Amino acid sequence: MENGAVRTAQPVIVAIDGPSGTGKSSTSKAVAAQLGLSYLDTGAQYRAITWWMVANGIDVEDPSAIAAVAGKPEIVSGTDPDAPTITVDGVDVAAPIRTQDVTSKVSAVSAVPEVRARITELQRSVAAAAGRGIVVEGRDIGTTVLPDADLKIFLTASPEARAARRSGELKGADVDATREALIKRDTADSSRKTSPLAKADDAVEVDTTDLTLSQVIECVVTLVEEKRAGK
Ligand SMILES: Nc1ncnc2c1ncn2[C@@H]1O[C@H](COP(=O)(O)OP(=O)(O)OP(=O)(O)O)[C@@H](O)[C@H]1O
Ligand SMILES: Nc1ccn([C@@H]2O[C@H](COP(=O)(O)O)[C@@H](O)[C@H]2O)c(=O)n1
Repeated sequence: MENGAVRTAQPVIVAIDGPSGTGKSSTSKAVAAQLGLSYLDTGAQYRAITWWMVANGIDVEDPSAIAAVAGKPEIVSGTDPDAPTITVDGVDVAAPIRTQDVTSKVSAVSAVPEVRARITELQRSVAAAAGRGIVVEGRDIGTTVLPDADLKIFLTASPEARAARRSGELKGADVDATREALIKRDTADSSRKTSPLAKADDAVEVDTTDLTLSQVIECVVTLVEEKRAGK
């Protein structure tokens, strides 16, 4: 480099999409922490707005009722990969958004176009504010939210592997029931009209079925480094 100039890393935008339980959150957090990037869990935002709908007595089977109030809750995401946060109207909802009740309702709420428009705008503003770059994970990041992302990854894994991972997490939950619930949510997310779960044409697909989490993280870190090096 001429005149002893120091080259600083350019901000990099990484989009990681895929079905439930493929390892998006675990991988994205670790990759962001390792590379000094911000991290955004977009599923947590859809869970947060779903939690708000339930808490305010909105019928989640009524898209027009949801659409009418979609602009009301103020959702704020903290993007430190070592300590991500999520609040709704100033209330910490990190725990309640992970309940079975919210999980079973989130696909219906996230299918409403007015909800998607609101949350997509929020996601773009978070990504634009991330000075050192960001890893954003979800279902439609590479296709809709950040179509110009520097790197797009689509994680997959067999339903059996994903159910086994989730059952382990839920301490002994029935693997077959967990598998069916994952498939049901993926089917709803893939078949909605607005911005469905889908692989972007230019995404790199990584099948994690037979990979450890460390191997997936290493693979994605390498892909980001190659992208930064212009390979
Ligand atoms: N390659 C892997 N091998 C084994 N376990 C894994 C692997 N990747 C992730 N896991 C585990 O699987 C579980 C689900 O992972 P994670 O929450 O990251 O998936 P996700 O794609 O973000 O899921 P969701 O979309 O439902 O939020 C976690 O317990 C995680 O530790
Ligand atoms: N970009 C996204 C991200 C998530 N969703 C919806 O939220 C649900 C919960 O996501 P998790 O990653 O926390 O499991 C998911 O099932 C989708 O309905 C979305 O639509 N778009």
